[in-house]
Parts: sequence; structure tokens; C-alpha cells
Amino acid sequence: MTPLEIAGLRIDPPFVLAPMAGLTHAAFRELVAHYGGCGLFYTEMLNSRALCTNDPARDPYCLTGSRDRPLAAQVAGNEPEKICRAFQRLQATGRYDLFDFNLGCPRGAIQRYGWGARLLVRIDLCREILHESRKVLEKPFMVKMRTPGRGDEGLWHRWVEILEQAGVDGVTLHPRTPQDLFKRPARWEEIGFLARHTRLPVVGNGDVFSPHDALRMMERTGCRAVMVGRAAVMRPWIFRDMASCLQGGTVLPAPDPVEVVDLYWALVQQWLPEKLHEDRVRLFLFWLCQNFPYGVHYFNRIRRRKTPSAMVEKARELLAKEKFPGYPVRPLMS
Ligand SMILES: Cc1cc2nc3c(=O)[nH]c(=O)nc-3n(C[C@H](O)[C@H](O)[C@H](O)COP(=O)(O)O)c2cc1C
Repeated sequence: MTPLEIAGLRIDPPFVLAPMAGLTHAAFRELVAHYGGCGLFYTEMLNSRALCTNDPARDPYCLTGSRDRPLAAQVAGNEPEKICRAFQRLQATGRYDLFDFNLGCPRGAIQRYGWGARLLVRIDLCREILHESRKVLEKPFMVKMRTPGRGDEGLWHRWVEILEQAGVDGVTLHPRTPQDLFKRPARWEEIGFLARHTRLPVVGNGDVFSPHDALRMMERTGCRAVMVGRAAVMRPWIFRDMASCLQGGTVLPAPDPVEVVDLYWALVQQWLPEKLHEDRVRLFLFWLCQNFPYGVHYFNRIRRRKTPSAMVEKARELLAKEKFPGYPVRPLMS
């Protein structure tokens, strides 16, 4: 398997940590980097409006670690001028290797603002956003999108034309429609369709729950790289296992749950401001607990604790006798 190159940026191994709001902050990316195997890291989605006023060099959401490279910054919004301004300000920090525009988020406030997946029906506005963004960006530029319309090949051809003509360097597809949320299985065949109909490198995303799923996705769809979201939060070392399997090796022994909790907490304290500690610890433990049969019960006990260090203490106590089960992971939100 040849490593993926996107406009000169080498993504090796061809495995990508998905952008996830509240989850893929600097501390979590450092945790993933610690275990290895991730070829490209993503920030969580960054608000284009906020970035026009906040200084990205000081904004807590734009913090970067030391090992989370190459790093992509993802921006969400629907006002071309503000989006370009946000990209320019992020670019000026010199911290990011790739920029990405969000055309995939189907959730509450983002939909109400008309951002994310809501933009998939506003084709002319999308075209303008992508063209204008391309003009201001000197680094590789990608789009992450959901399926614009199920089974509508004509619409897909239109999208391919828009992406290629805008000068986008690559596209990540999460093959569910905005209405699907996470309810139906991801339709990998749509990744294959897109890969066959565009000259752009396609990154496949959706329902990769084991290293073997990642290899299967590449074989079945012809995508050039695989992006992993939920499974990477539950097992931040999944990329290491994916890289090992890609080279014909096997899945390596999982770390001890308490070791993972301790390392994450140390990284949160090292990389994030104190005002984010409580929320970021709670959210990560919510996902980590999903690995275990009594995870919901564990998390209910953890979340009652009032401080992040008390939550960590409770997690250590509850997970002390646990071992991570084998793959595949089974996220509750699936
Ligand atoms: C908690 C959560 C937050 C997410 N936040 C973002 C986001 O900020 N930007 C984005 O493009 N996608 C976001 N996503 C979607 C993921 O990037 C990914 O496309 C989706 O989870 C499917 O991949 P998976 O099956 O590997 O989880 C989010 C998903 C989850 C579960």
C-alpha cells in the first residue's frame, strides 16, 4: 500500500483521526500520538465566526500539542468571507498542515445555523465557499462531507465537478445522508462510487470498528486512506493496530485501562486550560466506559463526581479490574 500524498503532504500510514467536537483536542491527539500509527490528526470543528474575533494563537480550541502532526484544522460556517478570514487566521499561526471545510455535521445548533451538512442543499453557496477558500489557502485543502442525496448519481456527478473545479485537494466521505444521523449503517459502496468517479484522493469514513474493517474498507472501496472517529475515542491505540495489520502483522496487546485514564488525565493537565478539564474528562470517560459491559453503570457513577480529578479517581477504581475486550468496538451511538 503506497502512502497517501495530498498536494505534497504525506499521510503515512494512510490512517486519519476524525474531527470530533469536544473530543479531538490537543490532549486527546497527544494520547493518540503516544500510541502511534495515525498519519493525520484533525482538530475538532472550529467556528468560523468566533475565529474572526478570537486570536487563534490563544483560543483554547485551537491549541496544538507537540506530536499531533501532520495536523488538519477543520472549519465550519456558511459565510464565505468569515470562513476565508478564519482560514487565513489559522494559516497565519503556522501550526496546521492541511485545512478542511465541514460539509458533514448534521447536529442541532450547526443545522440551525445552516452550517455543516445543511449546506449540501445550497450548492451555489458551497461552490463560492470552496472557490474563495482555495484562493486564500496555501496549504492542502480538503472537504469532509456526508452523502448529498441517497442513490442520486446525477447529484454526485455535480458534486464531483464542484469539488474538482474549486481546486480542492481531496475529499473525505462519511456515506450517510444528513437525515440518517448514525441510524443506518454507513454505505461503503458510496465511497467506492465516489472513488471511481473523481480524480481526487478519497478518504473513507464510517463504521470502522476494528483494524480489519479499515483494511476491508480500502479493499472494497478503493479509498486511499481511512478516517476513524468513534472507535478511536474508545481505543486511542487503534491506529497502531491498523498500521500493524496493514503490514501483515497482528493486533497488539491493548494497554491497561487505568494506564489509559492516567495518561489522558496527565495530558489534559499538560495541554488544556483548567476551565476545559471537567468537560473534557467527562466526555472522554463516557466513551472509554463504552468498552465495558457495565460501562453505562460505571459512567453514571463517574459523572456524579464534582471535579475532574475525582472523576479520574472513580474511573481508576472502577476500571482497575477491567481489561479491554477484543475488536470490534461497539459504540452506543451507532
Ligand atoms: C461526538 C462526535 C463529534 C463529532 N464532531 C465532528 C466534527 O466536529 N466535525 C466533523 O466533520 N465530524 C464530526 N463528527 C463525525 C465524525 O468525524 C465521523 O464522520 C463519524 O463519527 C463517522 O465515523 P466513525 O464511524 O468512525 O465514528 C463527530 C462525531 C461524533 C461521534
